[in-house]
Amino acid sequence: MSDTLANRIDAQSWEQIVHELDAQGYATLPCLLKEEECQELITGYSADSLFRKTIQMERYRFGSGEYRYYQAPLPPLVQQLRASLYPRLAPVANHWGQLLGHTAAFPAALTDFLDHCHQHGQTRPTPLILKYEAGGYNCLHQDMYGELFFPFQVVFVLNQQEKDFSGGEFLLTEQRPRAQSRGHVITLEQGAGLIFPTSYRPVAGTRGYYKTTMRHGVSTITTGTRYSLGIIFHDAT
Ligand SMILES: O=C(O)CCC(=O)C(=O)O
Ligand SMILES: [Fe+2]
Repeated sequence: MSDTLANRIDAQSWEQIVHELDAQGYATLPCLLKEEECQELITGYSADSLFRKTIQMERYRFGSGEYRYYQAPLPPLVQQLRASLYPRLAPVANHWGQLLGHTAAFPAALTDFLDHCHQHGQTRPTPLILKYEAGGYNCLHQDMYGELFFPFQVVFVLNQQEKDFSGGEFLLTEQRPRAQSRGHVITLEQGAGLIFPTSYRPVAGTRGYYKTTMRHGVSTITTGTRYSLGIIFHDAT
């Protein structure tokens, strides 16, 4: 099997990943991106023609740092990640939807889901690359961008904790109805990905499943510069 990104995604332990998603809401993809692929994405950060919009996070009080949304056509690595991860996650998304009594199902292929987004006026690509310098952070948030949203997203850390930056852990909080929030701190190796819920996850209760509200963010980067790549599957209005 040739070493394409699609093949590397296929070679992941998907049974285990789905089990972790069901059990805890998130799962890691160990070192999926090679160091040179991470470097290619980081180098691309300064190529203005790749992006449709740049956000200074302070301006919106989203945190401190900068991120850039890719424009169509997405760079090959970003497109391959989005198109190959989606079909693995759509069945899990549909299972979660069933547990919560949703009637609509997500199509098996990304192109069909994006057609659906486009018909709803959500036409702008959402994959993004983020850059935080020392002192930077990302406030707890959700990435919905419209009425239609896919319940999972994936983030990749592109450089190396303790070598290129310190601090900057990924944060995930889970709020059960009428209860206090639980926090998870997740550190990712360079090139590793994390699949996590965009907005909620189903949890088994005494009378069926209920929804918990999930938010994510990044703790303060204490030294260096941290880059990450966010793969969001729904397009934006
Ligand atoms: O920088 C990170 O690890 C988090 C980025 C983020 O908020 C996202 O991918 O949606
Ligand atoms: Fe986000």
